[in-house]
Amino acid sequence: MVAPSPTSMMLRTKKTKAVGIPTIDLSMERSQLSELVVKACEEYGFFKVVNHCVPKEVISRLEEEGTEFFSKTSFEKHQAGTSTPFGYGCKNIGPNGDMGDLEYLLLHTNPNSISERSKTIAKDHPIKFSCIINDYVEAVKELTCEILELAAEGLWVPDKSSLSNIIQDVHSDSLLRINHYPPVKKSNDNWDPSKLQNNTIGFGEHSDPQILTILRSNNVGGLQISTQHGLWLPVPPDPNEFYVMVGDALQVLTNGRFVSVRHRVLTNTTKPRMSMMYFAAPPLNWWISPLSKMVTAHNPSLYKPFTWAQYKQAAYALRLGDTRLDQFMRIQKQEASNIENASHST
Ligand SMILES: C=C1C[C@]23C[C@@]1(O)CC[C@H]2[C@@]12CCC[C@@](C)(C(=O)O1)[C@H]2[C@@H]3C(=O)O
Ligand SMILES: O=C(O)CCC(=O)C(=O)O
Ligand SMILES: [Fe+2]
Repeated sequence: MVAPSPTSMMLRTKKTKAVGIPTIDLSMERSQLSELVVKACEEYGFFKVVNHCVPKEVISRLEEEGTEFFSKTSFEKHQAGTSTPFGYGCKNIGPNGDMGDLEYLLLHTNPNSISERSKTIAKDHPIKFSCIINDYVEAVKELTCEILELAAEGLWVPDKSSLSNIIQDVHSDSLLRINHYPPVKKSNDNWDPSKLQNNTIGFGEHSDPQILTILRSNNVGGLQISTQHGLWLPVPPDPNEFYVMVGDALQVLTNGRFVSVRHRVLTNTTKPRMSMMYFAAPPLNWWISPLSKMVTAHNPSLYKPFTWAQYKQAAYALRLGDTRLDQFMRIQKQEASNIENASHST
């Protein structure tokens, strides 16, 4: 019998649905919702939410600020301060030589930090700028907590706030990033249309280290997620809705039941992409280890406990695409495969 090729399988409507990105309608009934959230976090570590409670104006005001900032001259943008750790970055991602075809603003979500940064980012209207950022952060934090509570309910964790409490702490290390991917340039004299076919790496493949990432973009695509089978799925842009990504810390908290999603951005359009990510994180001194409900005799803890500061330090010592969780596994991957091989040979 000839097995169907992946392409022919994907052409069938039902199979196409099976590989589609889950969409979760937050207006649905709660018990059904919590099941869907768990399923999406297990299968993809990624889903879209619709009917969320973030007001449209909160989103559009941040988008306007982003557009205004990125349209400044390179000199003015650099005056916002370099992105090490917070401020304006151009092409360089992180401290270890990673590059992408983008520029960005990276901010800590602590209101004092936002107020300080606003003085250099939006010199002529710092108070307005801080208010817009704070309003956005508050609204997406609420959405994040709602999703984390649904996840806890769906996992039958006795305290449904056990995940949302982690990011609600006043000392939370959550970040906000606004990415701007320039369009492919068309110069009048020697514009090469074939360039449009070549994808440029906007942001290389990686997983986010935090608990959950809440992503919103303008109407320009480019984001792709990797399925657990290694297939890259393009994510259709939707300016009115949010995408949710499971980060490494949530993978640990659920003892590997949820997977942190690997994703990347490839750009090839004539329009600029702008995206805004809220990275929901614990306080630096917070210990991260699987929730007790997720550990049983048959399902022992896969990870050694670590603080968020230790994990961040490890992440920042590595390259963007590295898998950082390996060094926090109780049994290293190699050891596990040795045990597996030994059990087969006896
Ligand atoms: C290369 C890097 C950039 C990054 C820090 C790191 O060393 C590895 C993780 C990267 C990432 C991905 C998600 C958002 C981000 C702010 C984070 O916390 O981890 C970035 C870091 C960055 O851009 O500085
Ligand atoms: O810009 C995007 O759409 C995604 C960027 C991203 O993955 C990140 O900043 O961690
Ligand atoms: Fe990311």
